[in-house]
Amino acid sequence: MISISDLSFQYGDGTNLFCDFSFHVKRGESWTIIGPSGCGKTTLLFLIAGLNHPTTGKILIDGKSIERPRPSTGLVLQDHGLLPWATVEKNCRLGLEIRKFYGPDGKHSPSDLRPDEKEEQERVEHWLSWLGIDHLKSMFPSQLSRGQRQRAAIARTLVLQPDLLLMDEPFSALDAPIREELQWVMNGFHRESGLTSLTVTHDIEEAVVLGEKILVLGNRCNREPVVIVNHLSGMLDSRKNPEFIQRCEELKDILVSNKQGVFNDMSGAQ
Ligand SMILES: Nc1ncnc2c1ncn2[C@@H]1O[C@H](COP(=O)(O)OP(=O)(O)OP(=O)(O)O)[C@@H](O)[C@H]1O
Repeated sequence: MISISDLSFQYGDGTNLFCDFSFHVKRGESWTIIGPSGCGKTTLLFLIAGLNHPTTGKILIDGKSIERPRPSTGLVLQDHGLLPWATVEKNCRLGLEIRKFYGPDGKHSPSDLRPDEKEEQERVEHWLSWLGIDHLKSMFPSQLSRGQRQRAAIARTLVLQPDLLLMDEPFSALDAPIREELQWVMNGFHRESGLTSLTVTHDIEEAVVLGEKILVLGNRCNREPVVIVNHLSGMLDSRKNPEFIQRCEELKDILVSNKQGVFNDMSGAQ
């Protein structure tokens, strides 16, 4: 689904983050991206979202070059970005309203666009209920806990029926029990929907819980992707399982050694 070929990217100040970097994501896969602070995780996510543009190289989604944000890519950020003056329900409708303005292609609102408002409302209610916040729909973001706000931000994105979900440290501001609960929710969602997702995280356990594949970025400039194939994702009850603990230790070693050449011999890494 996502094909990144020979990507090079640098910011205007000359910071080279990616040099001839290539990797591919298949439809339905759930990836996590981990790496030291400043290595380019968010930048990579924003490149895939069409918010940054490659200096050279190509990023294709379903064969199409990403020149601008794609309407069917959903983005969830750490600070949730809810409008403070709108209720939870209105926040969840926000993307639908914007889509009416710009149209489903993200450019124009075609004159024959007649959204099915009943179906849209059902969709909003479905996701609010699925994320356990339907009873909060008339509340404002300031009246919610951080976990509830993050659920609202996820609901707002899922209402738009994305085929690709990009999340940048979505749970990092949350306390451990709430973070684990939301990881569980997202795992269930992934199993049911088969949505393709990429989640940036700092948290090693989260990377193992959420990522069927884990992309480990290293010190810049990132050249060779290090990918760990991880069959332990989705098994939250496995946190005490020795295999899970070992996988976390392996990942920690990789992050500490921070030398990509070391990774090639690791079992499961490709
Ligand atoms: N708009 C920008 N202009 C110039 N440099 C930037 C810009 N955005 C990020 N950078 C720099 O690029 C590097 C990578 O930033 P990025 O946010 O992608 O890293 P990250 O791996 O997500 O970091 P963290 O884990 O700390 O969030 C950093 O050194 C950062 O200072």
